Amino acid sequence: MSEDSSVAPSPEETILAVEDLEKHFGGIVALDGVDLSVGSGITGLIGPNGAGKTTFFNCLTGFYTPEVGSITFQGADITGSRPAAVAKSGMVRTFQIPRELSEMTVLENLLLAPPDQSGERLSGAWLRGDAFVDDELSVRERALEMAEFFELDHLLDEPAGNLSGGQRKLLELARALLTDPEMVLLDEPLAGVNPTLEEKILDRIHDLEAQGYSFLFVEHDIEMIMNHCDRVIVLHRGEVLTTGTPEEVQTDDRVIEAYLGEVDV
Ligand SMILES: Nc1ncnc2c1ncn2[C@@H]1O[C@H](COP(=O)(O)OP(=O)(O)OP(=O)(O)O)[C@@H](O)[C@H]1O
Repeated sequence: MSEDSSVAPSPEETILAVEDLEKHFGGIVALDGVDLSVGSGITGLIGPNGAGKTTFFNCLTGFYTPEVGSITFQGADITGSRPAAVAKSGMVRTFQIPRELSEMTVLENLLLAPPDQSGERLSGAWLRGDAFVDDELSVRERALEMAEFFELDHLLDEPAGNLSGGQRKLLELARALLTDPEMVLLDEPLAGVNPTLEEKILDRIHDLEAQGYSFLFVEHDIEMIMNHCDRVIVLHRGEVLTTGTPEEVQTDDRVIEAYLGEVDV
């Protein structure tokens, strides 16, 4: 964890900047002017039920369009961009493996992950020159490397649907990383994962952090947030209640009050 994690990232260090974000569902105000910035490392996003965490992720990744406010990622305004454009800009989220892909093997899932392979583009189907062959080879190499990194290499021929919950989370993370992101958004990466695999997932996240990837994740497991995040952002009723180091947030009276009746902070 970085030493100066108590301070918000400086403008130069900011990767993701969100200003005055608002999202309503009819009369419900899900996001009520969210202002925050995220730098490198591991940032946790917490908040009691209904605080707006999922809505916020959906706005960031283009699944919802905010009515007000802006989202700037690596200096580019991505407010209202479509999900594919957001992913292309370098911000990806992990997704549950859909049913169709559950029937495919782990290797096939990994090979299908990177966007913009020549073979996937219309022109690639008939422009099968050397570039196409190189592309195919490097995609396969990267998929195999990724499988090894996540210790899924003994499961390459296994249908994804046969994996345990934790192995599936690793595959989801591997698929997200194959798109070459700068920042990975994780929605409850440890939900339903057994302790052994939980440790493996966290180890991998720290390894990737050391390689320069940034993570923003929502997790209800407060202990995990406190032990593994450099910085924590607390949402409450659609607004940022506070941000700080895990220690600062854990002892903040406003956070304790917001969580009263929810979990022990
Ligand atoms: N599609 C929707 N239609 C109507 N209201 C919604 C919708 N999505 C979210 N909301 C409302 O917006 C508010 C924020 O919900 P959101 O799911 O973003 O919170 P959350 O922090 O992710 O909660 P949880 O921790 O329980 O998942 C809640 O009041 C919720 O009921």
